[in-house]
Amino acid sequence: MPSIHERTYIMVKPDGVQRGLVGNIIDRFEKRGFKLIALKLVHASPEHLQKHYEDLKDKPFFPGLIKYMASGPVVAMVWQGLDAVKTGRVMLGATNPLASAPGTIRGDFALAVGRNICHGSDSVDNAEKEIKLWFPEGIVQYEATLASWIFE
Ligand SMILES: Nc1ncnc2c1ncn2[C@@H]1O[C@H](COP(=O)(O)OP(=O)(O)OP(=O)(O)O)[C@@H](O)[C@H]1O
Repeated sequence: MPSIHERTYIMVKPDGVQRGLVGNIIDRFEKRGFKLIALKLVHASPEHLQKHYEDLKDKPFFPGLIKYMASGPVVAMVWQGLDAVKTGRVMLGATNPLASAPGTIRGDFALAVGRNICHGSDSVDNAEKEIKLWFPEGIVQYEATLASWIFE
């Protein structure tokens, strides 16, 4: 049974920031009913990004991925709500935008796997790891007054 308290780490990558897609991406998560519990604009160092993507360090595209992710600021966010990790990934679309359905973020805005606009955690465990990595200062606690209109 998915939890309404599940949290996911969502990040607008440098291409999404440069292309002015931050507002649209936030809007989709807000309108879907997720609660924003952390948000910041950060120009991450290659070392920090290597930690974020450490599972991919042996992939041939790893150096290019780190260069792309360090090329400008990203918007780091934590969203909370029912089945946030899986639903967040569905909203992002497939890793390769050419395989992403229209209506998803990548399916609406991207064409190339190396410029795919956004990141979303792929498991609850990884979400918690990524939240610690990007928000060591912790997240904001507050009551979302709309909750009873979104959840039974
Ligand atoms: N073949 C590739 N060529 C170039 N970049 C790639 C390739 N495969 C993956 N990437 C980049 O590495 C990122 C991480 O790949 P991963 O396989 O973890 O996909 P993902 O979990 O959908 O993406 P993300 O972790 O960014 O949400 C991709 O989002 C993409 O930016």
